[in-house]
Amino acid sequence: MILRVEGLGRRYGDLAALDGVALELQPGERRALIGPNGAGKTTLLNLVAGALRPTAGRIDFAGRDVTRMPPARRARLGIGRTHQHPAVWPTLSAADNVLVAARRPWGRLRAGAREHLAAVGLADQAGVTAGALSHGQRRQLELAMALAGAPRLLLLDEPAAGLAPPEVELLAGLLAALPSDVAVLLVEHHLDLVYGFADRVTVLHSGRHVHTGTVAETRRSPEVAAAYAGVKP
Ligand SMILES: Nc1ncnc2c1ncn2[C@@H]1O[C@H](COP(=O)(O)OP(=O)(O)OP(=O)(O)O)[C@@H](O)[C@H]1O
Repeated sequence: MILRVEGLGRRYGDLAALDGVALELQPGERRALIGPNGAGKTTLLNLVAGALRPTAGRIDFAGRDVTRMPPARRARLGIGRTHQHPAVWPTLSAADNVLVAARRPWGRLRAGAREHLAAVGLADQAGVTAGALSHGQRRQLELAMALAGAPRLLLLDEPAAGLAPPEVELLAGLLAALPSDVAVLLVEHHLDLVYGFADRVTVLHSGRHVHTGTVAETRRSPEVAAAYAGVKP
């Protein structure tokens, strides 16, 4: 088990953004996290990454209780992430963004940075400042930055948001090529991407867990249909 989440909750006043959610991920597992807008998906990612503190429950990563651990320590332990809005340093080159994200001595890493950029299809953009990249390329860059931290768990928050169809296809290829020993928790509304990628799918609705199953089980789940009823996924 690489990640175990138990009874996880986050309240904002009277609103339970997340309510008693349990989740377990095996090393290398590809898990998608779906649900209508406001279901609590980003809240769950932020709690696992440490950007938010839970109001209930516990998070274990690689056998350690990380519930109260600050995000930078979790990153050093091997929790990598990307954001809904790509977080890159716009004035640095793509290669330097990867170097900064790697948090290790630069000398040894310059070649490594190029490898990470090549792995996300940005080999030719190493010297381009991040601010000059397209939105899709900044998403690719953020993925390279996350990989540079040598994660054992990668949290991806809506990587297909704002991408044109050909870019989504490119992204699907990049996700399929992620290192097989890295567990991935993918939050995504693009269900074709989700169903092509995931081993298993977890569905949240109004902060609660409503379903976990294989892609085939998820497609025919009445709970999932009900969660999405009247909502365009
Ligand atoms: N800082 C906050 N203060 C108050 N309410 C919040 C805050 N952050 C999130 N919420 C609420 O918590 C609930 C869950 O939000 P969250 O962003 O986790 O949903 P989501 O499933 O990621 O949605 P989306 O698919 O639209 O990104 C929503 O009702 C949201 O309005």
